[in-house]
Amino acid sequence: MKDIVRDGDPVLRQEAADVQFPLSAEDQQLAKDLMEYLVVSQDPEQCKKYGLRAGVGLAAPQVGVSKKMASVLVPPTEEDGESPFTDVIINPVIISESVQAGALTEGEGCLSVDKDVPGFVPRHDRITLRYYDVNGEKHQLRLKNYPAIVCQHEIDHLHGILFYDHINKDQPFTRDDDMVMID
Ligand SMILES: O=CN(O)C[C@@H](CC1CCCC1)C(=O)N1NCCC[C@H]1C(=O)Nc1ccccn1
Ligand code: NI
Repeated sequence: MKDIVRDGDPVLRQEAADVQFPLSAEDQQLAKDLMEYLVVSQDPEQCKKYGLRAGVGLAAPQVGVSKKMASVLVPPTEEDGESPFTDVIINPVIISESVQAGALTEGEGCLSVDKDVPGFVPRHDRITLRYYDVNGEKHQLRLKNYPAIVCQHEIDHLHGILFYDHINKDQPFTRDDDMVMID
C-alpha cells in the first residue's frame, strides 16, 4: 500500500501532468495500485488488517505522483448490487456540466486532509465525463449525483484543488434552493 500524502505537501497543489499512451510499466503499476487501495480499503477485513481509511476514490497526486490519473470505486447502493461506476480514469475532462448544483448532505472529507472541514461542497449534480482507460480506450459518459460528486472530487485533485476550497468561508452550510442534496 502506497503512503497517502497529506495536505501541506506541494504535490497536492500542482497541476498534474498528462499521462502518455501506451502506458509505461510504471504507469500501469500506478493504475493497479490506485485501484487496489480502494478495493482493499472497502473490504472491512482487509481495511482493518492494513489500518486503512475506506475510500471511494484516489488520485495519483495523493500518492505523490503528479499525473492525471485517479481510481474511482463507487460502492453498490444495495447489497450485492453492482457498482454504479468503477474505473481508473486517465486524462479525465468534464466536457459538460449541469447548471444545477449538487452537494453531499454530510459534506466531504479527503484521505489527504486529516482535519474535518464542515460545510457543503457545491459541485455540479450532473456531468459528462471523457477519459481514457488503462488500455487507451476513450470513454464518454454522463454521471449524476454521488458518482458525479466522487469524480469531480478526484478530477479536482489533478488540478491541485482540495474539497474545502469550495466551502463558503462565511456561511459553510449555505445552499441555493435548487441545489440537489445527496445522501
Ligand atoms: O480523493 C479521494 N479521497 O480523498 C477519498 C475520499 C473521496 C470521497 C470524498 C467525498 C467524495 C469522494 C473518500 O473516499 N473519503 N474521504 C475521507 C474519509 C472518508 C472517505 C469516504 O468517503 N469513504 C467511503 C464513503 C462511502 C463508502 C465507503 N467509503
Ligand atoms: Ni481527496
